[in-house]
Amino acid sequence: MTAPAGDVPRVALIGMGRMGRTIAALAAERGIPVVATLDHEHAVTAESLAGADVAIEFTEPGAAVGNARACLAAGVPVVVGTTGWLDALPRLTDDVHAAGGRLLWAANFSVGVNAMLAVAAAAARVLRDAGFDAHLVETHHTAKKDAPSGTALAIARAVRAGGGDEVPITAVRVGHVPGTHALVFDAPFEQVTLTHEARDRRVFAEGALVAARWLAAGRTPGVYTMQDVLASGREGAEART
Ligand SMILES: NC(=O)c1ccc[n+]([C@@H]2O[C@H](COP(=O)([O-])OP(=O)(O)OC[C@H]3O[C@@H](n4cnc5c(N)ncnc54)[C@H](O)[C@@H]3O)[C@@H](O)[C@H]2O)c1
Ligand SMILES: O=C(O)C1=N[C@H](C(=O)O)CCC1
Repeated sequence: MTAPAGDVPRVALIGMGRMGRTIAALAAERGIPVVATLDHEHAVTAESLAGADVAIEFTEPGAAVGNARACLAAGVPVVVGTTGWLDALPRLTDDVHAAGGRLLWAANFSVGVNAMLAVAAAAARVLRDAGFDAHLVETHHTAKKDAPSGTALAIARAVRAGGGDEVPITAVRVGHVPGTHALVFDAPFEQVTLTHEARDRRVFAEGALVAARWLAAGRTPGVYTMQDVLASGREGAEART
């Protein structure tokens, strides 16, 4: 995935766990300056964000909304990767608009899952009236705090958007699995399975850095998702052809 055009932003990382450390390492490889690394013991303020052009937040469900609001108050656009807080999205959206701020969220920053969302909706449109029964199995490492995964909930939303029924989700927690999602459509004499397997959480880190660079490039205030980032790349590609 190629980063959108624009200056290289100064990035603040909020949450220095598995994802924060992975993003920090990838940012160093890509020459993206990380000006602040904040964990649970740090308050998120204009000062602690240290002049960042954009913040990237990967913490835990109970912390994400407060961290996002703190970035808004500091006037720093924020990319939220934390999952398990979407019930608060309507209120947070109002806060973003009231503050004239910019927020981008995604349950999964991999290009593959975001492509899978479109394929899942299209598959549901075709299979929903053909007697196929759907089920989703998500598998993650044993340290994952939330279940089902935010990605699984996004895939289930995509199936519903395609006219499918509510998809039952089975969450498996085992070993060190970065994230695997298998959407099964089963009919009496055949089965269709859509599977995304993240082999390394660097795939999420890469997408989050591309999203951060996109958001920092002077977007109109508002709430965005990874779909907006990928769509603008396609539009950009179309414009270039
Ligand atoms: N969107 C995606 O592509 C994607 C990919 C991977 C993980 N995630 C999500 O990101 C979140 C974090 O995942 P992880 O594997 O890095 O978890 P982790 O537990 O390894 O790291 C979380 C870090 O956040 C810190 N933290 C907790 N509260 C905080 C606060 N108030 N302020 C600052 N830091 C705080 C913790 O101390 C910890 O270091 C989870 O919700 C996970 O589902 C999303
Ligand atoms: O490792 C995690 O935790 C992940 N969480 C996201 C989710 O909840 O969907 C993305 C996949 C990895």
